Amino acid sequence: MLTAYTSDEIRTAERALMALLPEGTLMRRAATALAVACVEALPRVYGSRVVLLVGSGDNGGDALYAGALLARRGARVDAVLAGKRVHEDGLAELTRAGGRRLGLSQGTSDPAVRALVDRADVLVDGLVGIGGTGALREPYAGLARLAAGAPGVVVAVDVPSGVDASTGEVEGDAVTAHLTVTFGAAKAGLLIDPGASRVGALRVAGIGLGPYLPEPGVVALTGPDVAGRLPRPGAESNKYRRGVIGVVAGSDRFTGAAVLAVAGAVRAGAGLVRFAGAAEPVRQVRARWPEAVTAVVSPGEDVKDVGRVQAWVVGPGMGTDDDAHALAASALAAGVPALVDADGLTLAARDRSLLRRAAPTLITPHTGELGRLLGVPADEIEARRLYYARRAAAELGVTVLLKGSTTLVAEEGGPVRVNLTGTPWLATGGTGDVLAGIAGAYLAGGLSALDAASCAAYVHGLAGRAAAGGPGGGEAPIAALDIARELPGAIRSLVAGG
Ligand SMILES: NC(=O)C1=CN([C@@H]2O[C@H](COP(=O)(O)OP(=O)(O)OC[C@H]3O[C@@H](n4cnc5c(N)ncnc54)[C@H](OP(=O)(O)O)[C@@H]3O)[C@@H](O)[C@H]2O)[C@@H](O)CC1
Ligand SMILES: Nc1ncnc2c1ncn2[C@@H]1O[C@H](COP(=O)(O)OP(=O)(O)O)[C@@H](O)[C@H]1O
Ligand SMILES: [K+]
Repeated sequence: MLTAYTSDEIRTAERALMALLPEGTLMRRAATALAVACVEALPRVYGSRVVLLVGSGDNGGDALYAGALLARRGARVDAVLAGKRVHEDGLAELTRAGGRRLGLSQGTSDPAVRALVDRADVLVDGLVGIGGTGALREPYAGLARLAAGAPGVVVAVDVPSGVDASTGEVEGDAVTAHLTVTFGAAKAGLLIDPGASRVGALRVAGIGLGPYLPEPGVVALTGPDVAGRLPRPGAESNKYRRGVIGVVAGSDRFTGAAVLAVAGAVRAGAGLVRFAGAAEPVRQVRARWPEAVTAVVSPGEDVKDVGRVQAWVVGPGMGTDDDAHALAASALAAGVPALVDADGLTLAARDRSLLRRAAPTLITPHTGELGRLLGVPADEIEARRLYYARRAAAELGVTVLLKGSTTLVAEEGGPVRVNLTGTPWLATGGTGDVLAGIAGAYLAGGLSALDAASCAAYVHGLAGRAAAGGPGGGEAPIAALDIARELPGAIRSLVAGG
């Protein structure tokens, strides 16, 4: 499990460790790791051009010490000093090593600064790290804009400047790095968009903080974590013991969502899929998935007549009228775990009592659906994903899987799980319906809502990458059903440790 922390948690651990070490030890460890990363980013160090963007704090200090190490290896190193203050010892070290400095008396439009940035093989962003607060101020913001056009490799020190290290929020300009070398432990904001998109490749450089870190507020499951949690059939399994999932989805107008949710459930390994809906989606599900047991539910009928299930998935494409409300309510009245998605969430936004259940409830909104549930604009949720995922879990008393460029799973009282698989090619109609089917199958298979949601997001992301062209994530359009098709292969390689 990858663990990630807020700036304050890192600082507390840092203080405890620093009290035991000679002064400057941690900064030297950090600078060495940073210099090594720069060396690896360069075809050769001798004669290369390294430009340091140096802020007033210790983040700038790291950059200066790393610059000194590179200068001693024969790089031409220039430090652009952005703050009114500078880490004096770091600057003295760089000067001793033959590095040069440039002030910003003429501002960031100074042609000399632009020329340096344009010719840099490596541009080191040491403007602000975990000490940053709010939007970048000038001249830092101007330097971040200049870095955006830099032709060289941009290496962020600890955090891309302008990204909130604790949350991933980005208020104004921010550096977009090719590589971020972060010290001691991952910061939560490096894993969560919009900040995560600025990080590039992430390297966590150990400096000895481990024993002093608290319980993390944010974690990410790795492949082995997921493989160890997935429900798998044993010798004594039968289809009922493996988990019967009930799916209430689709309507005479929207039939595809029903087919896609059932596809996710079948391919994720449900023991049996029971589908309940209107006549047309039932016809389509039967045609596409003969494995599913189907039942036409007429308005006013109770869904429990469909047969026993261990978990319900309620919502994709089911519509939002009174009949849909009655159908959703009858499924959610069951005392088994339930997943509520799509139209089910629109119904719940109008009638929150649908989510007040004794059995575990997992909701799987995108930012628009969560916005409707909380009465907050979707773009506000996109800007502050971590905050709103936590708030929704606390306010609604359910497990929340918030979809989008970063998928988060939140439950009150525990760490938020960030999903690290996936590809932007998943942003296409119907992929969320497949995800609902996968997570529902895992709920029916006996996983907790937290594990069902985070394992489903992980395998959905792996299958999405495979559909887009390869395990590392190719670049090709995908259709939602492709994800279902790729699921067995993705799960096979995950379980095999591939
Ligand atoms: N943790 C560890 O284990 C280790 C940590 N280490 C390193 O120390 C770093 C933390 O250093 P830090 O505490 O000095 O803060 P830092 O990030 O340099 O920024 C502070 C200054 O930035 C400024 N500033 C702030 N916001 C701003 C804004 N929006 N826009 C513009 N300016 C802004 C503000 O300056 P002021 O405005 O007051 O002049 C403030 O004083 C950490 O990230 C890591 O790199 C390693 O060396 C060793 C191991
Ligand atoms: N930019 C993105 N990067 C990665 N994954 C994304 C992105 N946008 C959407 N997704 C994923 O695609 C799926 C879309 O689900 P959803 O919005 O419910 O679509 P639909 O309702 O059409 O099925 C979710 O799993 C979501 O996390
Ligand atoms: K930085």
